[in-house]
Amino acid sequence: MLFKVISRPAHLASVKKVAVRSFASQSTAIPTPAPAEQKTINPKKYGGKYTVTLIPGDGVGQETAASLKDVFKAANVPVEFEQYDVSGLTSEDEDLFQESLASLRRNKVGIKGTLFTPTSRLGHKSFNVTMRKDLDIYASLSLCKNVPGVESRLKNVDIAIIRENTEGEYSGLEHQSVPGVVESLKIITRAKTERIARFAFDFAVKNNRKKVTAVHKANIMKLADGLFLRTCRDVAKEYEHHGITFNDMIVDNTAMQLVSRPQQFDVMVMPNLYGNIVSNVGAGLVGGPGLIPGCNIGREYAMFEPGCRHVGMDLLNKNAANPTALLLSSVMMLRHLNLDEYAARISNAVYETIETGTARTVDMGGKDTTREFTAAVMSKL
Ligand SMILES: NC(=O)C1=CN([C@@H]2O[C@H](COP(=O)(O)OP(=O)(O)OC[C@H]3O[C@@H](n4cnc5c(N)ncnc54)[C@H](O)[C@@H]3O)[C@@H](O)[C@H]2O)C=CC1
Ligand SMILES: O=C(O)CCC(=O)C(=O)O
Repeated sequence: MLFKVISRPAHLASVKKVAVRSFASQSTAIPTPAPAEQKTINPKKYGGKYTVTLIPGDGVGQETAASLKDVFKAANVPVEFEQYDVSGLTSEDEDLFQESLASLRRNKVGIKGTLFTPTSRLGHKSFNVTMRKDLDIYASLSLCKNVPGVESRLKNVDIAIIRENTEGEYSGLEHQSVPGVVESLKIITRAKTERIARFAFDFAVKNNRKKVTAVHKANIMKLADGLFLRTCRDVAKEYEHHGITFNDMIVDNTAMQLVSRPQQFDVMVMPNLYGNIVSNVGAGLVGGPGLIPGCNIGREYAMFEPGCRHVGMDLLNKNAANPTALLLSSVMMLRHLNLDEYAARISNAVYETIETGTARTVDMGGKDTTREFTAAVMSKL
């Protein structure tokens, strides 16, 4: 495996190839994010290795990316990273951000941490959101599932949260009509709702899930969420013959149901902001943001990232972050690249490390550092 870091002197490390064993797969715990017809077309592959864009991100980003690179190296994963150390903390990284987008356009597949977005700098657009919009990576998936070995108040939680990633409340269309009055537009379109609903149902079919719940607030936003709900209902009819049931739920009730009876949910589909909130509730149910893998999928590009997108500035350089969310996101990426055996090795090692208590970071109730946890995962590969 090779790493290439942009913005720093590039260093390349080659690794001997070893035979890959086939493991009884625990990676079925991690779904394949997109059915074959939605998989990225022609991800960049050279000399038997995929080139993947890596953007570590702010906060816990560098340390969890280091864990990812160590684990990939130990598992001899045939992936070369093109690393871009973009940061949302400075306003000078626009050029580097554009370079990272160009890299993604070339490679088609990327993996990232979360980039910080200041609330105070008005002109600074979120790099995270810009990337999703510019590359039209429209479907976000967060997987909220109990992790054996991590204490949680509620058991048997296994929810795939699918969120529209490019419109809704994140349209960025705001203006002050007169001083003291601000209008902020939420955009819902039939076309984008149809494709996210199809993505959710295809995901359910592909991953043997049985129910899709559309989350909305159509009782108040009768036009916007009304269109979202009607479109989901229409798409649901196309999937009846697959034996998938469909229901819908108002977002406020959903919040209450999630914290009292989350086992009723299987696949959930919703507009952008609700998806962010629901995946954060989901993270709280199973043990926190360090455990939730995720990805963003479009027709041409796929970007893998922890599912509830926390920056974790408070953990910067503390060697205390939990790299599980990023490692399990990389497992999704490997499945997306049809590297299932590597995916199985890494997910088995991560789950086994946590379940047996070999190592657990503080958020999982343990005492181990990021590096100790990573070493334990590597020892189990
Ligand atoms: N603040 C920002 O720039 C951004 C915020 N967001 C959104 O805002 C929400 C909240 O974000 P923030 O307030 O920045 O939360 P945050 O980054 O402060 O995280 C909340 C808590 O989770 C912990 N945490 C995060 N990642 C962890 C890890 N890998 N291991 C262990 N503990 C971890 C942090 O230490 C912190 O205590 C996110 O869910 C996201 O949707 C999204 C992108 C950027
Ligand atoms: O990029 C940001 O700062 C916010 C994005 C966000 O809320 C999200 O990723 O869900």
